[in-house]
Amino acid sequence: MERIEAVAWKVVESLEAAGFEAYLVGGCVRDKLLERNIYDYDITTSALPEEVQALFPHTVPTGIKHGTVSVREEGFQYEVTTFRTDGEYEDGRHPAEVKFVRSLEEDLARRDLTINAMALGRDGTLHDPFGGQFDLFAKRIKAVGDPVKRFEEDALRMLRAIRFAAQLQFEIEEETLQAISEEAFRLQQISRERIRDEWLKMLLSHADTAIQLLWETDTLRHIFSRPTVEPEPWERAAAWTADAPPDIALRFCLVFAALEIDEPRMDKTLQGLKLPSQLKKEIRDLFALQKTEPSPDWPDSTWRQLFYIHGYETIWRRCMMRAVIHEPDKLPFWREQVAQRREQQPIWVLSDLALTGEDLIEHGIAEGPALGHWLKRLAQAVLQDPSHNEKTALLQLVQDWQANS
Ligand SMILES: Nc1ccn([C@@H]2O[C@H](COP(=O)(O)OP(=O)(O)OP(=O)(O)O)[C@@H](O)[C@H]2O)c(=O)n1
Repeated sequence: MERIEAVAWKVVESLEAAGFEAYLVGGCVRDKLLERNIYDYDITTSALPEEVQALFPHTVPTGIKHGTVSVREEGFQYEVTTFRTDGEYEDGRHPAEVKFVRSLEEDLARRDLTINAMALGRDGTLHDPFGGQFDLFAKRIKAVGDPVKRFEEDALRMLRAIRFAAQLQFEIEEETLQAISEEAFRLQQISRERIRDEWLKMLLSHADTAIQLLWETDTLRHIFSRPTVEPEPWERAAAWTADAPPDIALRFCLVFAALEIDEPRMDKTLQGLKLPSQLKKEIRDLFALQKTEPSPDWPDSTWRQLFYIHGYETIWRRCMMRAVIHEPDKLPFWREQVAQRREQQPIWVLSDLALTGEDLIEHGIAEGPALGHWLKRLAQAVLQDPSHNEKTALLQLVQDWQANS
């Protein structure tokens, strides 16, 4: 057993020793049954938040009003939540009113999906009042109880259902799917950050399944803030992302390309989704290269220039994009091409030159803006002919240029 799980059981044991009920619950139980990697262990308990705080030396009041205390033990952190029911979600993030309840079963009843509504006791007993294990084996995503009620409590659950269907390659049960179509409008109340997090997870999993389900239930409009009228662009987006390696910037751009989205619209979508700035930059860099179609006939110097200007990652993504759109079976060919060119790249930035500004000063070039000008010209010379990238050869070049100017 992994250490993180062994320590989780120690936390459960301490709660029990103090006279409370405690269980592992939710995603960790689901993933344990599926034999998937587990990163987060959540614990549900009859102890009230202040009782949890009194019991453990290192706690953080993560969401005390909602019954959650984070317990730190041996370098790991666990969310320990008091048995509760959910009221309506206020801003989509926290329930406006939470009622602590007495039994584990009531707590499980407020959870989103049957596969997420199981608890595991220290004695190995699986508490599964809603048939979560059965649904796991049947590969079925099903809301606990009345799906409409679950989605009213928290509309994000609709995207979670689709995300789990995509990640696990499960089917969404009919009534649950129907409820998603009917209640999709509620996603308007959900914060962009929460929608973003789900969309990123979908995009990195079987994105084609996710896009297909989002299309079917008409929930896409809430991610891309535009009406989803025709099916063809979305079918293209699904097909392309299915063939693409799981790289977020690449998959984003494939969706934009499939929808034939222009730059202002792309920008609006990125802003709307509140993506991290590094990811936004990666997407914009790749988007800007849409019209540069990689060709197996590019001369070596074109590769060198493009690597130098746009960086390795963006060029690699652009080649993947070409392969996925036009010839998915050629992906290994492009991988090989790019890897080979990368090996041969003489310089990526000015400081890769075999000579510095100081070297130039030492050889009598005046300090000031002219230095930068010479360095940039040298970089261009090296990108044309990498054999120049040697100190004496570079100095010679500058001297020749000076003599001719
Ligand atoms: N909108 C939500 C979010 C969570 N949960 C419950 O809280 C548990 C923990 O939620 P979270 O950690 O967000 O997700 P996981 O199910 O653990 O899955 P993942 O980590 O893949 O998101 C879920 O299993 C589910 O029982 C819920 O009922 N409704």
